[in-house]
Amino acid sequence: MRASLLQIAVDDDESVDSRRRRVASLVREQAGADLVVLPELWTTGAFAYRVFADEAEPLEGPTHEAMAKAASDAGIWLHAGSIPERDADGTLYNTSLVFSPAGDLAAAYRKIHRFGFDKGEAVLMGAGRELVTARPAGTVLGLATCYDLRFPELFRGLVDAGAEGFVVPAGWPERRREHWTLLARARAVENQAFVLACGTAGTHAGVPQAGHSIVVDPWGDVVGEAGPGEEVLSVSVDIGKVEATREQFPALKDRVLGLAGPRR
Ligand SMILES: NC(=O)CCC(=O)C(=O)O
Repeated sequence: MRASLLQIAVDDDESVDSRRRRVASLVREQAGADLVVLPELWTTGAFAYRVFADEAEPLEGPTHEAMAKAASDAGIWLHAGSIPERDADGTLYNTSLVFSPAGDLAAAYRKIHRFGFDKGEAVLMGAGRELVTARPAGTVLGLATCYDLRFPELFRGLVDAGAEGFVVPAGWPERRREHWTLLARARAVENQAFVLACGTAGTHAGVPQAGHSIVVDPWGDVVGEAGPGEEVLSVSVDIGKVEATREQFPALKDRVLGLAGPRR
């Protein structure tokens, strides 16, 4: 499977509408790839808390429309990163959208772990409650978003649901770049699965972004890594490596579930 991760520069001086048009045309340029991946909240920026409410859109809003069309024009599977979604009750969610090559919505995932502790996304957005997988190009991929990367139990749940890899759109800050790389590799090694993690570049809301989108194979080897700026990271993903790794080094079979708690 040929995958292209579009590490979009999100800067405050570009409007949401103009970035949406620019990204749609970048997606169209990826015709020939099997899967294209965009970052988290690339319309606004993941840390642009002040504009979330103004820029929030219904699931089938302008970003859905533009990305569905771009996916079908290019004939590719598109993980369109995430949008600030406003549901019918007015609650905001950080929601990832996956489109088929026909431009149909194949999966939507509401981010489960919201970032910010007692402020930012954690108070402005609702939490997703459901694990979601998508089946692009004959693979089973689990969906997670940015801060979710710190919660291994979510990824294990996705493996139990059949995931052979994980797609992780992010808006990860430069300040914690080493955690990003370390966690992406850890999730790949412990789950013997591919990790396709696509971040943003640029600086928005005063937060410089890490870039360094990364694809890691089930052995933990880095298949490809972007630099700090806007970039298209194109890699070949040999999904057969998942079964081979799980057969040759069957650590997942040694899981011990339901352990008793410590004696007091
Ligand atoms: N947008 C995010 O989820 C940021 C996560 C982050 O900065 C971290 O986990 O560190």
